[in-house]
Amino acid sequence: MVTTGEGAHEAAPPRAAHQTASAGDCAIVARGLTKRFRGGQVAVDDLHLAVPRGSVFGFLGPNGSGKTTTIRMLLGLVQPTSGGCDVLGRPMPAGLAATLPKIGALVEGPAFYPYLSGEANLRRYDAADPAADPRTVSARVGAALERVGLGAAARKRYRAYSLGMRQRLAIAGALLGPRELLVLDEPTNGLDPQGTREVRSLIKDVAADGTTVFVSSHLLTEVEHMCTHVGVMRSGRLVTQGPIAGLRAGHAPRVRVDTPHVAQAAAVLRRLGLAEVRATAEPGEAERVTALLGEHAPERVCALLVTDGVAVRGFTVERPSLEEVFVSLTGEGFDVDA
Ligand SMILES: Nc1ncnc2c1ncn2[C@@H]1O[C@H](COP(=O)(O)OP(=O)(O)OP(=O)(O)O)[C@@H](O)[C@H]1O
Repeated sequence: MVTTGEGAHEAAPPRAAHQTASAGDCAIVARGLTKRFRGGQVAVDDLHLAVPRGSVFGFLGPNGSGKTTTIRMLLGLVQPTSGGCDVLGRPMPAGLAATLPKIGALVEGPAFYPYLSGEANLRRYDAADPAADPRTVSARVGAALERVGLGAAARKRYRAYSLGMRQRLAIAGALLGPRELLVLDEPTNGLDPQGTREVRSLIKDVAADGTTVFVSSHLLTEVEHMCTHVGVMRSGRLVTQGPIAGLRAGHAPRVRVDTPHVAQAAAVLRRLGLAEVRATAEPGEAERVTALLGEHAPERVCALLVTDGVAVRGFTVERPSLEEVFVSLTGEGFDVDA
């Protein structure tokens, strides 16, 4: 049921990533998905997306970059201007009726009654789904509440729920049945740190059961902590997509040597065959040499420097953070605070 109140490798081009993914292995495939609103605003521009089955796919981008519009198109809530998408192997929106029961989605929050319990709210919510069998509502609601860890608080009034509990109840609404795909649009927006932790942990649990999770966020750390894959949006366009590990691995580690003997250290590194050797010994600056580590064992590099008489004050292998990788890809940063 869709809940709505009225979400590679080094610089792999988005289109190439889509082309290499087999559609059968993907829960979501978008081909040239584009949305131009009346007035000419292009919210989503030629989006090619491949979301592998079983992944937790972080759909990352700053506010206004087109995440919600994309999610609405994927769920058949908004008609694309051009392009198309398959969700769980069926084209949308033509395959909506067959696909929707297998999708749990949270796009904006459902409105819950504050004076009703979590359980009573979910019963009302379930009743709004024409495909749900009323004879089995108790089992469905009970299972969903247990799934999100609200079994013990089922009879508590909604208004007494914490922010995290409220959001978990909203996710329970999306899990009122076995789902192959869970789509969450900014599920931790507005939550306190405790609520954020609860929701993240719930998402990991749902994914561990084999459900593909597509989750949008404007927070880099969120995606880094929860997701196996990421797609990065900027101004309506997909900048990159792929496995998070691959994205980071594509950006090579550098070795940094702090030493007063910069010229000698640089010579040793060059002799060893390290690439991009850069020495810094300007007055007032730290005296250091950096280079790409490549396939070299850092302990061997360090030992050879010392053997050669270089006074090594510090030796570090620096791997770029995900934020640095994204900045290098997009030319801008993201919010990193949760
Ligand atoms: N119904 C609409 N009519 C006109 N423009 C719209 C409409 N919906 C969204 N937009 C515009 O499209 C762009 C993308 O919006 P969208 O909500 O998809 O981005 P988002 O990444 O989800 O951002 P946020 O996290 O702030 O919701 C924005 O510039 C927004 O103002």
